[in-house]
Amino acid sequence: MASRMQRFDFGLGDAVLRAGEAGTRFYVFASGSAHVLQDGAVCGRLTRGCTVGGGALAAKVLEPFDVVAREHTIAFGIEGAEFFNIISENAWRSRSENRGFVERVPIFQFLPTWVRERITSAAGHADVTPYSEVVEVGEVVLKEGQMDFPKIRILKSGKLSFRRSPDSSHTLKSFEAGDIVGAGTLLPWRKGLGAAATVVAECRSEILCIPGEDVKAAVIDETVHTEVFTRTFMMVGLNQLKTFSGLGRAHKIHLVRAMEVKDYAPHELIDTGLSVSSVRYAHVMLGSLRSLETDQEHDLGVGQVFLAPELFSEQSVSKCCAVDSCSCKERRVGPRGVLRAGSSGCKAATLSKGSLVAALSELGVSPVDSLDDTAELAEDMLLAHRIPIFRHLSNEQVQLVLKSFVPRCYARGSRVIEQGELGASLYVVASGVLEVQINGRIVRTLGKNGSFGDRGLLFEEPRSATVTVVSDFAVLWCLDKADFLNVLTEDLRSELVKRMDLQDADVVLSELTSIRLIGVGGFGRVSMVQHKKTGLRYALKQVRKMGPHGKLKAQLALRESELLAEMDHPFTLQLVRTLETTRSVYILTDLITGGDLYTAVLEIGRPLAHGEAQFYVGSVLLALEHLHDRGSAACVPRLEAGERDA
Ligand SMILES: Nc1ncnc2c1ncn2[C@@H]1O[C@H](COP(=O)(O)OP(=O)(O)OP(=O)(O)O)[C@@H](O)[C@H]1O
Repeated sequence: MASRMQRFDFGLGDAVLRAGEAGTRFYVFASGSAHVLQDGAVCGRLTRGCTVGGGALAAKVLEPFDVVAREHTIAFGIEGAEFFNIISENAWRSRSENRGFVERVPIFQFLPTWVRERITSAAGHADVTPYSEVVEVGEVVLKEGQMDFPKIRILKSGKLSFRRSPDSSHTLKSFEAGDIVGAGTLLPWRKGLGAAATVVAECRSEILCIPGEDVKAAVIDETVHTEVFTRTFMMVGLNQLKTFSGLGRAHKIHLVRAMEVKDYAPHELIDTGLSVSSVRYAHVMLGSLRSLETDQEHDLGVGQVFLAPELFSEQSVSKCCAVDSCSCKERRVGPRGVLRAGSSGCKAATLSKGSLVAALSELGVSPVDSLDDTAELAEDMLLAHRIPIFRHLSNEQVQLVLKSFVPRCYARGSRVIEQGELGASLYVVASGVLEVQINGRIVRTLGKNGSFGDRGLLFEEPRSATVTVVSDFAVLWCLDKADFLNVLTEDLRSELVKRMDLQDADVVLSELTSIRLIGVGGFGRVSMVQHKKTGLRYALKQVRKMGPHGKLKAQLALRESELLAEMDHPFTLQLVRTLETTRSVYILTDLITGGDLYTAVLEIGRPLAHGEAQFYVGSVLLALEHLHDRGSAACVPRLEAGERDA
């Protein structure tokens, strides 16, 4: 671009750019200075190093500002068409990078897939060319009151802050990568209001700009636009409150969806504060809102939030929180009073107790005393869903289980249960590593999310193994038989029985009949075998100790079975036992009947449908997550011996 630029000289009072005219050039100032004027008023100053004219050219809109030289000024300029070609070419090159980035922008998750695709492929759109802008520390990105170009700016890297004025040291809010800058100016009901404060670069930052004749029309239709930006704004409100910080993004999106957005006339009563189902949360989107307490009044402006801290209880205490301030001013005041629109009316998003409870219970979280506890419960729920033996349980049942669990901490060497003793509790490993021994022989190890003791819950029989803590300490969740039986579903029972059968580590080679060969790997042969008495079928891998590299192969086979012994997940191979003779090492595992995924994909003979790919990738991820939880990266899940039958 620099090589195509020419020198232009401007004298005092010369117009560099004129508002309302089609842009002709993009300039970089080399010396001197100029004023940026909006409706005759100075709204910015350009000096050496500043650029001007690019935004309107890229967005193909008329110049929004007059730019007038204040002294003799030298600028280097490039013709509009050439400038446009260069940035389009550049945009094309960084298209895939931008695509990936836009996909990750949190607010776009409110968009339907087709709209997201339109935005991410905007580079190919005739009128829209996303481009990156780099701003240096201290540079003003958006000025208070400035009417923005019709463009979406998304912070790609660096940090920006929202301040009352460029010189003010008080930061109202910081923008991190992925945040939309000046989203307020895009809000449909704030049309014509300009930016609410000034946005300044805190360090060198890169901003992705998606311009357009009219972004709303070119990229998103009006309905989607309203929906997206309204929800984004509502999300910003929730995000500013510590109370909601424990909730995951999906939970917050759900809450946003449950909110009611309404316009209120001046002084209109929003809530009397007397009703039990009264408004627990209100976010001012336009105008102002007045909360009248017995002893004082609070006016809340745009972006500020009213929050009743005892969200679910009937106690009426209120807390006002200014969301446009970094340090939330949280005050508790007397009995909660009336909530009214301010003197010019308001638009507000509200959540009543009823909608809050309904939204959370849809997520499987029943109300507890405070949202902090609710958030904790939600987190436990998510964890509980990762525990394999609970995967058949409904949200309500998981909640029941969570309420009945007693967490206990055990030190290294503690014997949690002992072979032969009677016991009726189920244990889930929250952290730590434990060793399972039968008749003094280690049969498997257990780690996070593993469980044991289920046999005692289902059958009145002595413990079949001894379980000892081998890490520094272990935290276990203990569940009593009575509580467990409350949630025992048929699916769970058959899953547990199947697992117990597989864990019957007393199987010996002479009890197995070979049915057929399944496959040959790098180290050995795998056959389908059947237990003569129980009829159960297994896979038996035989690795010979004789022949070339026999010793090494046997060592690797033993290592493989050690790793398998640490796994306990429906999507990883379940080890039954390892057997050794003078000639071979045998690894007995459960039999996977679905075939291997690679062959399955070849057999399907076409690209996988979205749902199929989602299923396979999802299954693989769950298996990898389990390996990660167990701290193992060396074991391959059932990728090949497919999870098709899972
Ligand atoms: N538990 C099982 N259930 C069903 N089929 C299995 C099972 N284990 C292995 N197989 C089949 O047997 C084949 C050989 O398995 P094996 O574990 O010996 O080797 P591999 O995993 O293919 O390769 P490597 O020898 O490098 O580990 C596999 O490709 C798979 O199709």
